Amino acid sequence: MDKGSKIYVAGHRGLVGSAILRKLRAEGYTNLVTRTRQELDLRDQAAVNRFFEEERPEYVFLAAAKVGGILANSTYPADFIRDNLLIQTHVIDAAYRYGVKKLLFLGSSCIYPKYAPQPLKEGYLLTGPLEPTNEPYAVAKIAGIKMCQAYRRQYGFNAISLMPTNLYGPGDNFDLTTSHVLPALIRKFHEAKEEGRKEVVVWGTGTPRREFLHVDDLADAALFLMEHYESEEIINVGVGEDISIRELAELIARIVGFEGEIVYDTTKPDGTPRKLLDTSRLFALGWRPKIPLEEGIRQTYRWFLEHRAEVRG
Ligand SMILES: NC(=O)C1=CN([C@@H]2O[C@H](COP(=O)(O)OP(=O)(O)OC[C@H]3O[C@@H](n4cnc5c(N)ncnc54)[C@H](OP(=O)(O)O)[C@@H]3O)[C@@H](O)[C@H]2O)C=CC1
Ligand SMILES: C[C@H]1O[C@H](OP(=O)(O)OP(=O)(O)OC[C@H]2O[C@@H](n3cnc4c(=O)[nH]c(N)nc43)[C@H](O)[C@@H]2O)[C@@H](O)[C@@H](O)C1=O
Repeated sequence: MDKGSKIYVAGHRGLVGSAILRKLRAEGYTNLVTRTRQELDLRDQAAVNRFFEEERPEYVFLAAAKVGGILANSTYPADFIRDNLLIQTHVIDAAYRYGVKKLLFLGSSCIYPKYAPQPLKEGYLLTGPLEPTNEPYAVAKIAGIKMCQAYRRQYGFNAISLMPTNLYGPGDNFDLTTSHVLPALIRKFHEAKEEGRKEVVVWGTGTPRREFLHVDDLADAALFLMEHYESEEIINVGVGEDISIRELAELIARIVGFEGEIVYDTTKPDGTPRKLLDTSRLFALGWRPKIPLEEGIRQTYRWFLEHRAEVRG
């Protein structure tokens, strides 16, 4: 990519898209194309084709998707499989048809089998049953991976697929009914402290383990791989370490300054017991994450406080 290359960031107002846009701007890329969902609904194939025909972007970061935490995935499985299949099919196909030089697709660590050995190697894809709470979303993401691979094989289309671990950071979704665990706990502990409440409810048993990557590190990896990775093989993006939900809750409570009790609601699902990515393929290319978890949570909490009026949720 040259600094003047025309680059389309799909989903530029989301957690990942906004971080990629920040990173591209910081690196001096000037010819950036964006559309809000109101301007271009990516589920509308004719509109997507018109957009690519008119704009003719050279590079595409596909960060638009229907995304949510464990509750949203379980409550709206139809929306998750439909919207993701439509968005990714339309964007990947139009990118190929209208001469895009390279496209970056984002999957997720939930594409791996629920009981796969840990850490999760790229080769474990499609070796066992998926986690039921997000199976429709994961199946859509697997279809996106296969579409990128098939378009590369049959048409020579240059698409790469990244599998990020659980992400967090500025611009996250703090809506307690749809968010992921990390922003949910920041908000829950903050509001409990503000309102002088004695306890905070954390879902599940607290024993599942998750790996968390700051979204600015993900954006850094996305640019790095757009420049240095050219393969149909999927590539994991993570930090190589995980923590239990209980440890995460205690860490966030300490950062926020909540001194009450943490209560576990075991009627809520745990989801996958563990999702730690094997990042050796990425690390062998020379990339490393830079933001330690505690520092990243402190920075995200500051962002939450400064943007309280406009955060999602
Ligand atoms: N967050 C995470 O922990 C992880 C995310 N990922 C992947 O990263 C990518 C981005 O996720 P994230 O940034 O967290 O998600 P967000 O929900 O923060 O952002 C998604 C973006 O997609 C846009 N979008 C959704 N539907 C449409 C549509 N029909 N037409 C146009 N735009 C649409 C949204 O627009 P609007 O703002 O208008 O709603 C929003 O800008 C996804 O592919 C996701 O699977 C992978 C692993 C973990
Ligand atoms: C990125 C990833 O995200 C999702 O999978 P997940 O990792 O299970 O997501 P989560 O962040 O929602 O939960 C992680 C763990 O945390 C526990 N938990 C406790 N208390 C709260 C809480 O208050 N909110 C939430 N959301 N979870 C909580 C929760 O019970 C679970 O054990 C999928 O959408 C999947 O498709 C996907 O790709």
